[in-house]
Amino acid sequence: MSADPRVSIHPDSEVLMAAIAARLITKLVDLQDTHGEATIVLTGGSMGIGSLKAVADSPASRAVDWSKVNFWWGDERFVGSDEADRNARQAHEALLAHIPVDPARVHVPGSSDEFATPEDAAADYARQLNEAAAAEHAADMSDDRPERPGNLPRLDIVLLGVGPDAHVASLFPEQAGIRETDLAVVGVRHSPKPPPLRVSLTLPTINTAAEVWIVVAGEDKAGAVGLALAGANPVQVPAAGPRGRSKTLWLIDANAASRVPEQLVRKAPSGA
Ligand SMILES: O=C1O[C@H](COP(=O)(O)O)[C@@H](O)[C@H](O)[C@H]1O
Repeated sequence: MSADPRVSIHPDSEVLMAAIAARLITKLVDLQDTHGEATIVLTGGSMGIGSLKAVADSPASRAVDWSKVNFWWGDERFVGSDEADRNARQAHEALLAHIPVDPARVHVPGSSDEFATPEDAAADYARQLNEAAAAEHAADMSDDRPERPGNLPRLDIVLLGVGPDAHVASLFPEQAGIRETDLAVVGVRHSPKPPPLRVSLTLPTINTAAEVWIVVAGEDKAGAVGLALAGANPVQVPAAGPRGRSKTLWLIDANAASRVPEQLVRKAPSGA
């Protein structure tokens, strides 16, 4: 069963990034208290990377055992591994370089240095996900976290940014990636936002996550956010598609919220 979206609106992007960081740290600590480890899927983009920087800047981040966090990416740019465009490089600079991660738990999609095509890198990433799922099943058959398909590992939290065109991960409106239902990971060509070649988890893969957090700031995203929350078709508005199994949380700033349907906005109690 997937969860209806909940929307939490913060005054501006600075407050939003701090709030996302605080939620993330708390969630990771809770998951580790209960299960010993946690798995997060990172996103690129302004809010995704800004929030990681806010995590790094928070003294509370030391409450997380970062050596027991598994990192995956929702999408990656298919360019050289050292290119500034790489989501993983930006995440490394913002957070991973400042915390004691276990390199064996950091799963970055392949680059154009390693693979000839984005489709090859996507197939390799799907294989890595399969391997992680098999290792999880072998380690603990009694896991009580939300049900997941056999060929994917448990994904506790998927973070997603949203582009002004309503893309999430590297799933763009009307393109093949957003229509994909068989593959876990796709190679993307002709991304309208540079660089054109990318690798992306598909919507069915994203929607195996226990929780999906969609993080968005800025007036230029208000139309996309409004359409997504009004229940548009994900083929035209990819941001309408992601749904966590137990939670779908939109964490947005006031500018991005200006076209959110009235009934989804939580109002402060009158007289408060
Ligand atoms: O290209 C990408 O864009 C989106 C949104 O980025 P933003 O800078 O407009 O916030 C991001 O979520 C995705 O991971 C990234 O590859």
